[in-house]
Amino acid sequence: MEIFKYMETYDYEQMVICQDKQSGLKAIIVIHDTTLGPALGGTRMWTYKSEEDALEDALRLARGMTYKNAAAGLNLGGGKTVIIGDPKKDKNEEMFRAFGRYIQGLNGRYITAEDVGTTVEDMDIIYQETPFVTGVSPAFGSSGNPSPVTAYGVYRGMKAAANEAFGTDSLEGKIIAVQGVGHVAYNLCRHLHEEGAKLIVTDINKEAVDRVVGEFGATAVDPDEIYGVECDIFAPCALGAIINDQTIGQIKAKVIAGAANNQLRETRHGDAIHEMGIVYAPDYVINAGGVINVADELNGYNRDRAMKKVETIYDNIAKVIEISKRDHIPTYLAADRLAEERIERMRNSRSQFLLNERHILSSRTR
Ligand SMILES: NC(=O)C1=CN([C@@H]2O[C@H](COP(=O)(O)OP(=O)(O)OC[C@H]3O[C@@H](n4cnc5c(N)ncnc54)[C@H](O)[C@@H]3O)[C@@H](O)[C@H]2O)C=CC1
Ligand SMILES: CC(C)CC(=O)C(=O)O
Repeated sequence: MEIFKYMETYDYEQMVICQDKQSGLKAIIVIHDTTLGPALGGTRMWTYKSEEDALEDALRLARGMTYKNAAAGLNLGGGKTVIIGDPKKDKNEEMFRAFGRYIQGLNGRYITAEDVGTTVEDMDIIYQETPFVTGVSPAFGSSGNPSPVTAYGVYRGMKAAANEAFGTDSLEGKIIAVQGVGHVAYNLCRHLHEEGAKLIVTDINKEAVDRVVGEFGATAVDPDEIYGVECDIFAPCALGAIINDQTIGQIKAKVIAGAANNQLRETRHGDAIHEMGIVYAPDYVINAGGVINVADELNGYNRDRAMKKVETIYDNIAKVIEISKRDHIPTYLAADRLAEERIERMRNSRSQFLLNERHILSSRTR
């Protein structure tokens, strides 16, 4: 990859490559855009096939956070970290302490949280080195694991998308195919089961599948079968790029609404599902519940206030669908428009210099 060319094309601000020999830390922090505020986005730990794959993932995820935070109405920019390694085997305390020091070195330009492969316990270790971490344990006055809140936001957004496709937002009796039943989707399945939906699930982790089959009466299928099952709604809740040339032709659902980041392999796949008449709830709009929840920590965490904001995901999905219909564009483009317009408005409204008490000059002029 030609890094500077890529960064210039999508207007990235900064990338930090972190290496700590003692702990084995190999991390890439990417800050995409801080127009709206400091970049907030989680840390993913994953066994990438190559450094190139890790870099690409970090870049795509960081940019996604800029759009997610903007569309959710947060005063935060977008960033993300990937740590190269197996979260089941390669983690140690020194690794997250070392990583925390790298975050501290960015002096608040980047704030982290959980993502795939990292946990509240990891955030607690990072917190020993820096305050620029969220999703820390409630024992520290923080919000803890964001996944149940992400799941609630996805559930609300799915109802808004269902309202468009089926003329009612009730999910009772709807057949919902869920890909990946990890931290977010387990909680999503609970909400869907409570509302009377019928679940078809898959995961590469058998234990995770057995749990939702046992607790929610879900039907299990093999990972490759999930795309083609007869269902009303498809909920991708594993990893990204699963809406692609191989899968699109198999999809029978009228709605795609799930938690996974970067669901479209390429934007043309968003055009294709739009042409097929599928109501697609853009990933970064529907899965913003977690970041909304952890962002509230920056004001002193208040669960009621955070949950009230998570409720707005229903309205945000409805708004994106409305723009899509009004402007005859796919929903992924309508969401991009919403986010980009907000960033542009805020960029312009900051055109005048004001001495801020946090600005370094203020201490010199006192
Ligand atoms: N945890 C959160 O609060 C948020 C998560 N997300 C996104 O939602 C997705 C899920 O996140 P989590 O539940 O936290 O992660 P997780 O790691 O707990 O769950 C993902 C599940 O997908 C399964 N999986 C992986 N590859 C698969 C495949 N090919 N077929 C079937 N299953 C597969 C894994 O075994 C795992 O059980 C990720 O894309 C994440 O970036 C987005 C916003 C917030
Ligand atoms: C897991 C969230 C707290 C933040 C994030 O990185 C995301 O929404 O993808």
